[in-house]
Amino acid sequence: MGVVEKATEYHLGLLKAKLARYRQQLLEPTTKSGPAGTGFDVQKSGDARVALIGFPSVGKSTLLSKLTHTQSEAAAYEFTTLTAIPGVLEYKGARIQLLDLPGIVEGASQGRGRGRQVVSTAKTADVILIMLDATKSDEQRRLLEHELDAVGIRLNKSKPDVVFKKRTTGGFNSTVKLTKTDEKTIRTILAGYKLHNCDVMIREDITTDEFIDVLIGNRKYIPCIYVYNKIDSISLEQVDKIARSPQSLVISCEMGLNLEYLVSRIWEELSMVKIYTKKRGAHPDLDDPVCLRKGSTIETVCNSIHRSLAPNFRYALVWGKSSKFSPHAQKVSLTHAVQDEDVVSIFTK
Ligand SMILES: Nc1nc2c(ncn2[C@@H]2O[C@H](COP(=O)(O)OP(=O)(O)OP(=O)(O)O)[C@@H](O)[C@H]2O)c(=O)[nH]1
Ligand SMILES: [K+]
Ligand SMILES: [Mg+2]
Repeated sequence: MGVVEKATEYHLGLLKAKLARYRQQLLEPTTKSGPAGTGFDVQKSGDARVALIGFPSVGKSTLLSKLTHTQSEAAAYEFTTLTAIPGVLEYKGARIQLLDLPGIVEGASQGRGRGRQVVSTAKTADVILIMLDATKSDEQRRLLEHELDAVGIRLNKSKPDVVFKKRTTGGFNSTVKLTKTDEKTIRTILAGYKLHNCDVMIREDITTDEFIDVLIGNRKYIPCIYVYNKIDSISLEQVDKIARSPQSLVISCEMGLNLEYLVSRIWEELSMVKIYTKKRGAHPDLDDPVCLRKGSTIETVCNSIHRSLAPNFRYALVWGKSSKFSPHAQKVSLTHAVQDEDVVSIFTK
């Protein structure tokens, strides 16, 4: 960065930090007043949740009805769906909750239509499907991304590798060369948040915006697939072009085209692991695995079996990839991270 860029980056950084804090207060008022920031009241169920986000009449309800046993009304007029409709997608032994949502319009995050409820519900999803009408312009995609971004959803990004610790000193540490922001900008932003005595450790070349995201803290980093529907109505050249762009996939709900591939892509994005449980002296139960997100621990395994298990937990035995004595079992505690196809025995008090 040159001198002028540096100065601009610095002032803009401070301004954005202030704006981010202001927006945050707007979105999540500390007093429980009104529906701001709350989603639809649908119980999470199954092993994961996938949300369908899109403009009206792109075919969200048609898709839900094709992939699950739930019928969600579909029609040629806009805003056919007025609330969240859950369906269950069964795949490889997992039960995935698919949520059909009302269409959103520009300004949704500011509260237009049911927009705020829809985008808040999206925040609870493990994977977001941004559904688009392939016959329409790609401007719709940019608008949707903007609405999700405005409520703190970061699509297809991982959390920036920055660590904070509240301390009495004000340490600053960066293990990489910062080319998009600098120490002065970061320190001034911290001061603006009255965080004078905090240690910051930055382990990747982040932007000022990414730093603000980490500071605000409640950003959601969610994988997303762009699903272009109605390819029965566009040219083969167009189909070819869309299908080749990153994270994008083409389907026709009406003609049932490419839906199986969509489901397999959802599964990949969910990055689920299957855990087999085993009772003492018995063979592992291979018919009814516990399906969890990657990175889950023994505690998650306990909670997905029964809520009484974790409070009465003594220890667990694991066989498989996560056992350090594989092929033999390892005795582990609740915090042990499991891996795909592990076998677990839980021992309680
Ligand atoms: N040509 C074509 N039309 C489709 C396809 N899938 C859905 N449609 C039509 O698109 C229209 C809207 O479908 P819906 O499923 O109601 O769309 P939605 O996104 O749920 O709409 P809202 O609930 O109003 O937001 C209906 O007339 C469907 O028949 C498709 O693959 N090709
Ligand atoms: K519709
Ligand atoms: Mg609908």
